[in-house]
Amino acid sequence: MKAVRRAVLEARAIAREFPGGAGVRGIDLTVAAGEIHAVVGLNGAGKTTLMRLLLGMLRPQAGTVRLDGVEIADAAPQAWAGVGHLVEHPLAYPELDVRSNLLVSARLHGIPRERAEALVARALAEFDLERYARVRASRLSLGNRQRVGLAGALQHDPGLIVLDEPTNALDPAGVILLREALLRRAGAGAGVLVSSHHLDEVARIADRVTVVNAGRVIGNLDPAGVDLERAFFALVHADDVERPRA
Ligand SMILES: Nc1ncnc2c1ncn2[C@@H]1O[C@H](COP(=O)(O)OP(=O)(O)OP(=O)(O)O)[C@@H](O)[C@H]1O
Repeated sequence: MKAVRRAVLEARAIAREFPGGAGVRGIDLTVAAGEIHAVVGLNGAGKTTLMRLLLGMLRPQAGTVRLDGVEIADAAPQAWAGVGHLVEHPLAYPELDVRSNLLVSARLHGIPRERAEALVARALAEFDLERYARVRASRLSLGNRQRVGLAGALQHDPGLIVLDEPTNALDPAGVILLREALLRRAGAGAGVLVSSHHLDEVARIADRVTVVNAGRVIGNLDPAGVDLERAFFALVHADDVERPRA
């Protein structure tokens, strides 16, 4: 069994309701150093909203989020530099080539100029993007743009990684590269939070799986369990039956 590790990210009772009633309602969630924590849920369950709240991209109406023990409103720029995230659109300046995009991303994460070149070279190799290094981002396929976004989010070896549906648009080779990249970083001590619709992929990499439905945490799945899909739908169905109608 893994030893209990320090929480790199901790949310308590965070809530954000949108006009019309959708949103996130009182979610508790932690990401520990060295673990891969997956969040799964149906379309519209609240996964992206949750991630935006955790990253300070959206302000909660209630609850707190702590980054390495510090409330995110008070977190220093260095603390944010130690976070790698990809939520919604992959980072890419369309007119810059892939290499320049990654250099910009490294500098934005506080990497000194003299180290950035080496990091970018490593990231290009890690996501098999070397042949696209001089290609403008606007010319890339969707999947390669996603690879660039992931490379930019991970190249500075962040202590906390938050990725929203990172396998979107990736081909099977990209899925394997991402899997290896995440396992490597978690093995080196990073905390990883990842949302996904792909239960088979989640089963391969996650230490913990949290199920979100209608903006709340409704349970956990055992990633080593025999039929994750069946267990997932059982939880969601039970919640849909029991939940009071709005
Ligand atoms: N800015 C907003 N204003 C109003 N409603 C919103 C806003 N952002 C999200 N929602 C609603 O909140 C709910 C949760 O959306 P969210 O994008 O977090 O779901 P998700 O689990 O990431 O879904 P998917 O798997 O489809 O990406 C949805 O009903 C969505 O329409």
